[in-house]
Amino acid sequence: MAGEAPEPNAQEKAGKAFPVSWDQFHRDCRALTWRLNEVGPFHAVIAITRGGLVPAAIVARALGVRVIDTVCIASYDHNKQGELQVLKGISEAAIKLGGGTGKGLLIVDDLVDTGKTGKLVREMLPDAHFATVYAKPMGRPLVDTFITEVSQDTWIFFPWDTALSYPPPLRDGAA
Ligand SMILES: O=P(O)(O)OC[C@H]1O[C@H](OP(=O)(O)OP(=O)(O)O)[C@H](O)[C@@H]1O
Ligand code: HPA
Ligand SMILES: [Mg+2]
Repeated sequence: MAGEAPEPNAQEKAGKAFPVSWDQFHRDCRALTWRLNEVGPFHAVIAITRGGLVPAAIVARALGVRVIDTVCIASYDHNKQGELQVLKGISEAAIKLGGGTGKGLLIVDDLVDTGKTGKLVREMLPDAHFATVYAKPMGRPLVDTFITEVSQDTWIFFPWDTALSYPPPLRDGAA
């Protein structure tokens, strides 16, 4: 309707910013592998693209897993969540390794927010172990193992989505 304020996107709703550096992300992924090492071994890692690709590589390397598959899901356009679209499903070979239900498979993503993406993948592989680096309260019940919880009103900025930038001086003429 004319004059109505546009619906805030997920980042605007989130409000607080939580920027993560490459170093911090690597440290958090290593912490995740320590926990997962107690749960495995795993036959294969399934990365939820694209955000799950980076932690999946680090986790698979640390756990000695060489079979890596992807499930390609798009939902956020920049920072507004729309309909979930499965652009590529899990391969037959990976499904077979998990006996059809995902037993012994490890699903990895960078985070759970509303939990919609995680729920969809869990439905594909109900017996798989689902791990994320970060979790927000709404998605947390879906995850088996994660490292850091942030509040629902926090927006996480990943190092592959950000760049160093120049902050102007707080005081005029201070530069
Ligand atoms: O719990 P949810 O509310 O479903 O959100 C979590 C998902 O959102 C982000 O992916 P996105 O769809 O932005 O795609 P990308 O990984 O390609 O950036 C993130 O990487 C998770 O996969
Ligand atoms: O907090 C977030 N950060 C980056 N991508 C996301 N996708 C859903 N929530 C987030
Ligand atoms: Mg994603």
